[in-house]
Amino acid sequence: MDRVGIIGYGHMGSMLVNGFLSSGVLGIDEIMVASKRQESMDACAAAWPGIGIARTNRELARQCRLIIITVRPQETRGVLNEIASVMDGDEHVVSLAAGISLEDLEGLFSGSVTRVVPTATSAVGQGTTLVCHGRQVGMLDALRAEGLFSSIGNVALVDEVNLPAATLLSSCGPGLLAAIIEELAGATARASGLEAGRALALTTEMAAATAAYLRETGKTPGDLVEEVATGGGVTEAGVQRLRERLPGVFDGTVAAMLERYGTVGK
Ligand SMILES: NC(=O)c1ccc[n+]([C@@H]2O[C@H](COP(=O)([O-])OP(=O)(O)OC[C@H]3O[C@@H](n4cnc5c(N)ncnc54)[C@H](OP(=O)(O)O)[C@@H]3O)[C@@H](O)[C@H]2O)c1
Ligand code: PRO
Repeated sequence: MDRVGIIGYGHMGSMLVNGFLSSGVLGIDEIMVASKRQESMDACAAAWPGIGIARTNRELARQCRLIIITVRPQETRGVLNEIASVMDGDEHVVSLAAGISLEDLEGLFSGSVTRVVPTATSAVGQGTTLVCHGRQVGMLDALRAEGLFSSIGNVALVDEVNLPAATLLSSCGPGLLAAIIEELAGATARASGLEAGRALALTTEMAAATAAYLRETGKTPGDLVEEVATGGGVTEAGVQRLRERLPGVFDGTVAAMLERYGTVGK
């Protein structure tokens, strides 16, 4: 009854199973998985021999006290509705779904509910998982959930009102930055003849080094621009062009994402 159940074995579900088991925060007999397609469950069983696979979400809910739902937002209400009938109210449900509020979740399940937003980069132990507990979550349950997620990176407690903006940065952010890296490398390769794979490798290493430099020195991005952009030099020409165009691009990007956040679970 005290196993951790993970419903959904997609990008997030598999990342959490791998992270919790690889870090040792859970043993193989302390975790159970259920997913929709047999192929997903077979993949999980092949990756982690001996792991508990439930045939149905209800079977999982009957055997686990902490239940982490990693299905898409539009599927989350259905799954919670399905398992609520076999739960006794003592369980702690953790939902990863973007855009589904604690109020919505608590309307479907009367026990403890927490919203959690991991990030794909947790797969390499980097990045921040956002955590927002509902009012009914007791201290022990809160600490247990936070302890689990801290095994795959940083954990930050966030008020629900700030969850959309924080999600956009910490969880959608890797996707945005990856798209920027792709464009910068691609444009450089197109303009210069530098081999595309080489350009991407150099750009990826540069992005990691830039983040490490800002994090370790505590300098602002503006400080670094000033250090790199020699007066009248090459970087200055590029930064000037970006500063003319990027505010509009990013205002539009953020607006589109926040608008989608408001409808994604409907
Ligand atoms: N991707 C991210 O970086 C990220 C970050 C933070 C939060 N999230 C949130 O995490 C959730 C999952 O995102 P994802 O990217 O991992 O999506 P995904 O790759 O599409 O995974 C969703 C999984 O849910 C499973 N599923 C669907 N209906 C089900 C049901 N009725 N019962 C059991 N399993 C079912 C599917 O299983 P089958 O494969 O068996 O069909 C699928 O593998 C979303 O709510 C998203 O908002 C995602
Ligand atoms: N991935 C999910 C999405 O794009 C939520 C945060 C990151 O909808």
